[in-house]
Amino acid sequence: MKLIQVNHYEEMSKKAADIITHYIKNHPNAVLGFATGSTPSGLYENLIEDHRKNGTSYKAVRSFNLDEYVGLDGTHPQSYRYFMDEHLFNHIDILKENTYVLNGKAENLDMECKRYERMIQEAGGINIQILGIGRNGHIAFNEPGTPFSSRTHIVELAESTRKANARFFQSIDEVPTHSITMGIASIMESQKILLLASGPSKAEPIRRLFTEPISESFPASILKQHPNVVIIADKEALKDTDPNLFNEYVVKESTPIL
Ligand SMILES: N[C@@H]1[C@@H](O)[C@H](O)[C@@H](COP(=O)(O)O)O[C@@H]1O
Repeated sequence: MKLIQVNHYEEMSKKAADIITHYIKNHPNAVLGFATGSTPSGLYENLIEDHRKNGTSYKAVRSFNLDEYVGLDGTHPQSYRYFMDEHLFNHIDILKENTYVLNGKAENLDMECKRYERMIQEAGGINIQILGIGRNGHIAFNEPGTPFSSRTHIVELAESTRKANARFFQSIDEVPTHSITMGIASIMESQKILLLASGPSKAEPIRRLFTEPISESFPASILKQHPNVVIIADKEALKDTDPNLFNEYVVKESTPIL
């Protein structure tokens, strides 16, 4: 793992965008893995701004998203398809048909999981996967206890995750109980992983990432086994971690880092 320390959310978002745009310039056919949530929104704003100012093109880029709520279709404002359209896809020149988001309304969800895995394989795998981290260490919607060998699957959401995500809905009752998510093994197959963490609510999972052993009870811990992970974390996200534990991972330059 490599760690880029930044002061705040804006700096994290800008650094992440620089890494992605640098990569796309050198690999116009990149396959990107996108994430949702409040963490990557600033990254997407920066990508849009860069596209407008510098013309970085996504015409040959394909993308896969990590997860989706079961029961919400792409017209639901809290679906992750809607989020991606609104926060990124509608504002850059990526072809919509090259953006893949799991279908949470598929009639046969098991088939949908298999179809998604197949599409990722057919695309040649994901070059850079963007990740956030849940307060309990979940990645995508892989909750604590999910086998590291898991592939795309259906999950029942932890109560803590539903509570944390209730801020986007009118009330917690509206938060779906299940989601469909890339599995941990599927995520780990990405060539490169960019984990973003900002703010005090990420201080605990970031501390646990640097201090705890690799265990299925803390899903993000598996990232320590990945050969090419870059974490961009701000001061607040790092505030509870003893710098002696992460100093060895710190890198100064952000590009070309992935
Ligand atoms: N499925 C998503 C995750 O992919 C995300 O990393 C996490 C953190 O969200 P946020 O970035 O809003 O803190 O929340 C959700 O549960």
